[in-house]
Amino acid sequence: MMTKADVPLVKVDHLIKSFGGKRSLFSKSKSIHAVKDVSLSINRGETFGLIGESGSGKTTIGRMIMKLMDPTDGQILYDGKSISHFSKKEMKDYRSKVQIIFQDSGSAFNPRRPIGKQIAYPLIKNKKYSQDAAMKEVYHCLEMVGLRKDFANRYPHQLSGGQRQRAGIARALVLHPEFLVLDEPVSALDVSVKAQIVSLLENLQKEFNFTYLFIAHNLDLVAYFCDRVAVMYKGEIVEVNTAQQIFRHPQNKVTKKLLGSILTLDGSLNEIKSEAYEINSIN
Ligand SMILES: Nc1ncnc2c1ncn2[C@@H]1O[C@H](COP(=O)(O)OP(=O)(O)OP(=O)(O)O)[C@@H](O)[C@H]1O
Repeated sequence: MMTKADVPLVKVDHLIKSFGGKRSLFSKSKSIHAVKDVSLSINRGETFGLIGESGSGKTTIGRMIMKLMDPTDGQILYDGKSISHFSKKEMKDYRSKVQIIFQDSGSAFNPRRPIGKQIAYPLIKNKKYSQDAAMKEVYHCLEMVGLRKDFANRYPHQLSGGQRQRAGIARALVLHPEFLVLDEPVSALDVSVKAQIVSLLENLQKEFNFTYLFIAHNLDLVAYFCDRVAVMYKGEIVEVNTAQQIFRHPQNKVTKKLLGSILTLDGSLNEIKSEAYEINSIN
């Protein structure tokens, strides 16, 4: 008998996304085939890496899973059910269960409002929390990401890059998600801050059994952070394997090329790893 654990949390089935190709009176714009027939499954509690050169379609897949855009064809199943067939209520739940963290999540904060109020907003607006109850939850989330309570009163420009990213993570946590799309979550940060954020994401995953889709355009953190990895090239997946296999025995020439670029990053990878371990052992 199939149990809940046997059903992948996220299943992407023959997904296609094209942009453009619209005909006007005078011309027809060229279509961009951003995602061409991609299928993948992400299991509960897994960190699934999606890597590939810039423009290979990674973010487009992440955005379709988040239902920020619709596929041209194919489907996305969440917990065994097609997200395009969700009822209004199911879609509302889904919008809480899946969250995204961008490269600079802090830039998505409104510069003119304190971050605490912004983190509290969906609780008050969608979940009908009182102001006090929402702020209590905000303080708790800030604490979980290693920010003091008083950060709630700060404006985005009063935070460092690393603190802003932590605040962005706090905002994603406030709705108690299950699945997080991490779209280059540490790319904009210094090496030591990178290590802290990666360590934070790891600890949160251990605590809440989060499932992660980790999007990156090189392999520096993937080998360390991910369980399995899919390599994309021009809208298609060219290789899927465990991170170890991808890293040690790459099969496809695209993977080998991406790995070539990590050789120069190896030093910083080791630095990131040792710092992450250090931080973990301090905590
Ligand atoms: N809204 C859009 N309209 C038109 N083209 C788009 C749109 N979004 C993405 N594209 C195109 O789709 C292709 C895939 O883009 P996508 O952002 O998914 O790549 P990526 O692998 O995430 O790249 P990067 O690593 O640089 O973020 C690119 O050619 C991009 O220009």
